[in-house]
Amino acid sequence: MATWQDRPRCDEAPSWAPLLAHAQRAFTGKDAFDLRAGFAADAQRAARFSFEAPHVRADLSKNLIDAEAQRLLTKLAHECGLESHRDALLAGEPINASEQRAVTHVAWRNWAPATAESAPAALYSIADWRAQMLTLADAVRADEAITDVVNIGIGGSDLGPRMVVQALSAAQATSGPRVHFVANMDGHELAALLRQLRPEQTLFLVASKSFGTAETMRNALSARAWYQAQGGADVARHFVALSANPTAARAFGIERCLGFDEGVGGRYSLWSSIGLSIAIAVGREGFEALLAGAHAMDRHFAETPLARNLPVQLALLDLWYRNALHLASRCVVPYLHGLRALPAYLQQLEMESNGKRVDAHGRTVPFATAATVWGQAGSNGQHAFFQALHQGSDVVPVEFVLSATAAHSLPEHHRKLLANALAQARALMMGQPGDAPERHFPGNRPSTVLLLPDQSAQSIGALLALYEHRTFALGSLWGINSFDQWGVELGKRHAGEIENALLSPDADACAALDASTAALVGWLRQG
Ligand SMILES: O=P(O)(O)OC[C@H]1O[C@H](O)[C@H](O)[C@@H](O)[C@@H]1O
Repeated sequence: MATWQDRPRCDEAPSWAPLLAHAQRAFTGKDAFDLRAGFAADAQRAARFSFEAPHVRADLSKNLIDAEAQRLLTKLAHECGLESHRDALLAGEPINASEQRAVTHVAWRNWAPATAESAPAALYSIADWRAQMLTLADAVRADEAITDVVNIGIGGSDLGPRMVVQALSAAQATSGPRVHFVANMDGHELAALLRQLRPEQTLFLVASKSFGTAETMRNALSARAWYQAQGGADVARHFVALSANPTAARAFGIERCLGFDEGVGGRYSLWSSIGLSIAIAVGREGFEALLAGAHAMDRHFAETPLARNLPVQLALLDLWYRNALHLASRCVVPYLHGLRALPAYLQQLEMESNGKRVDAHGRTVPFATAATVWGQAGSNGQHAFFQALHQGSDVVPVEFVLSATAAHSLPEHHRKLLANALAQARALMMGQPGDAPERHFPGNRPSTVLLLPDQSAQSIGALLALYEHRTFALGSLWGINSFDQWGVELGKRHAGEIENALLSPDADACAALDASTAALVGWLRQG
């Protein structure tokens, strides 16, 4: 069995060639696998491809996959040493090699490393950091003078907390202050919000792991300038930093900083102090329930054999579609208004984690990596892009995310919503012969259903941990380090150079730019 350091990449494993050969033989050409025939031939198909994990049931049976593909994929995962890599992640070993550090987001949901010696020192501070965060959340919720909380952050310091607050406030009446989010460098977002706020009633949370991200620093400076211009005189009370870099937060002028360790990647950080906005919105119990749901999924990932392990089986399906059937995108449709931000959250989680063309050893990989993830809430999407899903020229696997129950008191809505989701999945698969070509639905189009029992904090926590582990497992099979993101750096460097060119009255300021960028800067200077 390969150790996590020297495990083979998927294309080096013995089952890789048979897997691709099986795809070629059974899933292409005129006798290619057909879902309708697959169900007709196998009475057990729905059960065979259904999985149970904490708070999530998954029906993978309407996917373009058969028992042999599933067998080869699971064998491939064993051959690639996925279990030892997973165990290294959970033990707090330094698996993020390019940044020479452990990956600690699981420890933030009470995962205790197997051996104390293998745990990085940061793990022992987590309980303290969390206690501070929950105490502050309690205090803010109890403080009647604070009516509005604004989380200023971007990327992982925005998407996860924003989505969870939306999801949990859609499902339960919250009693704390209103919680807002500002991410964009575009001043319209902040300016529109500030118009609704009163400085003495507002608490700003400046959320940034690095405390150096351009958008967040710009928004925080403008928020502070607004606060002071409105007569606010107590920056120390009205601004809190959430950061792994408290020195930079203090240098910025924010004394109160809730910390966390560098091992928490930005897109994995909602469980850490970055989640303060969530704890303020749903309270201590709600936040702890979120962690408990994620922890239950962590246990499932750690303990369930690969053949029944839901994050692993989803990752294998992703690999099958991307590398064996060459499908370039996946559509995610949450039939949950509260989870309408899920596609945007997954774009960062999956495409920033696995959108890489070299493996962890620096070798260019000879296969495709992260698919494009896209989508929007159902049923809205039915009236937009579902036309292309049913009749377009590309086959796009669709992921339906549903909740069995709703927290509102409009039962007819929920029944119709669920019926629509199941109807779309069924229609994609069944298709329909048309009396005219434009009325013909080819069918045999794949989909997955992920079903939550409810929209509780536990269920949302479990769902997000499921996606995190799926992303890690897929990156692991591809031999990729899913925890760095060097690809975002180059654009940031150019932005500084171009801002200088925009500012400078001197024509030479564009001399170092390419002709297209220089011309665009010229137009912008003219207004
Ligand atoms: O939390 P911060 O340090 O401000 O980073 C915010 C975001 O920006 C970076 O450029 C990365 O691409 C993201 O992974 C990160 O979540």
